[in-house]
Amino acid sequence: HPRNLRPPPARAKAPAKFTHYSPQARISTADAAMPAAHSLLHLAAPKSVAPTSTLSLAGAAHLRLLPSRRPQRLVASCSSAHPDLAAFPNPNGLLVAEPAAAAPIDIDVATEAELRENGSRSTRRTKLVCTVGPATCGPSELEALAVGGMNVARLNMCHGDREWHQKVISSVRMLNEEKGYAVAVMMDTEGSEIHMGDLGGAPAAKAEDGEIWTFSVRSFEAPLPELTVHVNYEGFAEDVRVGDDLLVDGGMARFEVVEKLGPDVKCRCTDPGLLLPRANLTFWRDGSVVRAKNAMLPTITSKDWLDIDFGIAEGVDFIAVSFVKSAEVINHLKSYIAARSRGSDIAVIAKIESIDSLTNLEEIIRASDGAMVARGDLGAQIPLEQVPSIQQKIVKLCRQLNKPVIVASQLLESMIEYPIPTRAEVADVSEAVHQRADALMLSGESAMGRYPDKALIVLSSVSLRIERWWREEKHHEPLELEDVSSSFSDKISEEICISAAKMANKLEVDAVFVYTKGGHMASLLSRCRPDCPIFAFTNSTSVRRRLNLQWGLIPFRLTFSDDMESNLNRTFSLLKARGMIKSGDLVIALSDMLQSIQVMNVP
Ligand SMILES: Nc1ncnc2c1ncn2[C@@H]1O[C@H](COP(=O)(O)OP(=O)(O)O)[C@@H](O)[C@H]1O
Ligand SMILES: C=C(OP(=O)(O)O)C(=O)O
Ligand SMILES: [K+]
Ligand SMILES: [Mg+2]
Repeated sequence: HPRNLRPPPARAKAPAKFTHYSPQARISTADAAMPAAHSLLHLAAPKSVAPTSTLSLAGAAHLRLLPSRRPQRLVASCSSAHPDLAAFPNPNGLLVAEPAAAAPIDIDVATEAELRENGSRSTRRTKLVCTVGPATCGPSELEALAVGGMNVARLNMCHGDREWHQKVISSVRMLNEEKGYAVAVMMDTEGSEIHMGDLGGAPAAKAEDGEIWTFSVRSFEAPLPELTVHVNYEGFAEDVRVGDDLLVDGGMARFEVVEKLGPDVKCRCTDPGLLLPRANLTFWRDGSVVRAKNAMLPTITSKDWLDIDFGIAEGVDFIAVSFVKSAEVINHLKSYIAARSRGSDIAVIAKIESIDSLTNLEEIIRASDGAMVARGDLGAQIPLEQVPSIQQKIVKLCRQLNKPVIVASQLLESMIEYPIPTRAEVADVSEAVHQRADALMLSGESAMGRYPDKALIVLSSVSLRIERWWREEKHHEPLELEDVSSSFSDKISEEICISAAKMANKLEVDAVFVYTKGGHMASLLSRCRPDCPIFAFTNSTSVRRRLNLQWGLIPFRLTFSDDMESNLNRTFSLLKARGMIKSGDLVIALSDMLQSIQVMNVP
């Protein structure tokens, strides 16, 4: 591990050549302490090396210089084939600094390691979203999640202030820029959820059977009067009626409304339980959730608009909108973003969690760039036994409409406290993978649980296992996908992707390559859920990050031309040099410039 590479004795400026003197110097990718993909080389070197240089070590290894806070140090990452780096070729070799050229191809380092270790056909197809919270907001915890396969980091604006979220976004960006990950960022709005106050600073309160509690819209100074909680929604006392059921956190504790006294609502505890700060409140009448004035609360509040401005300024990749009720709000947000973010397209994800969204489902999903089955709040708004069939319906609909879909909440809830999941949780994760959802999400498990990394490993290994089972058992569903194209040209792309996916399965190819400018052709391919992974090459880093959410796509940043022959030759040699494909692999190549299908063996 080459921390011991030393600069030559007092050599002057350029040409920046350095002899190093340590005979043991090795650039080892077999360093047990560090995964191969991010061995960092700490090179002490004079300032004559421009920070944008590319270094090469005796022609065998190419290193990319990375920003370093310590002026006396150069930090570089390997950007050429790791197999060549097994041993440094010559203990007195030359370290040559050349003026920089951008890396010819970029791929997330964790995905690259997976490709090299498992081979392309065994890479994970289901994408993983992790909610970042107090348990995972530090740079090293975030890196552990990136190593574990986090594709998207989610920030829940219900919690933490903007300064906290800004720090997390910077840390994710540092990981991407300095260490070669490609983690996308999703901001999730707070919305106008009805919830309790923060219990005057107490960590929790216990409600016992039969106790009479006061739920009040009045504000209180801490400490709160006994058996009293504040409710954040002004119209609460008007909306509820005596006899209504009041559910805390979807039923973790339950009360019955017994009396209304102006701003105070007296309730008897009927299911004892723990009340947590800012716990969600819903009220039910005759077996369904009550929609009174509360149904008029805005989906995007003034606080949310400020958060959205913050998200646009920070360049987040996705904005997930809580409690969407109609397509209008999505259209409104999309035009707001388009007017403000100058081309850096942010994808808008509709969270399906409000009872009203269920009646406008198709319209909402059509308007959005993706959807989330937000089972937490959904399960508090409709009877729980209806959630599984609605999940399946949303996943199917998203696939038909070619929108990525995330299955979220309580996938591994018990792992907030325990190092292994329950069998039932594993079955739930399997079901979501089996439904071929694009992505799975961790909430409390990664935000504040004791075992965030282990939870991510469970999602990843269950996904891999179920995906393999699916392929082995040949559960190919007949591809009865409805037409999604809006123009004849789109229709051609769609048919090409459907045919390419069929061919990929029948010929058992190792990968489908797709050269795509805006990502549309890549998502059309992903929609077909072929047996092999889809290598999606795009010029744009923001498109590349957004493709992170879609099933089976391995996004690469690559500058390519309209000449497919030269694109392919270049890609083959770049990927071969890095051990991601090998001679003889069978590949299908598509491009959205040519609308053609080519089948070939890697030379
Ligand atoms: N940014 C944050 N700061 C503090 N705690 C957080 C943060 N994000 C999430 N959490 C914690 O993780 C839990 C689960 O996250 P999530 O499911 O996103 O939120 P919620 O439970 O409010 O719907 C939250 O209830 C909260 O305790
Ligand atoms: C993902 C969800 O939203 P949040 O965590 O913001 O409540 C949910 O309700 O399931
Ligand atoms: K939220
Ligand atoms: Mg929710």
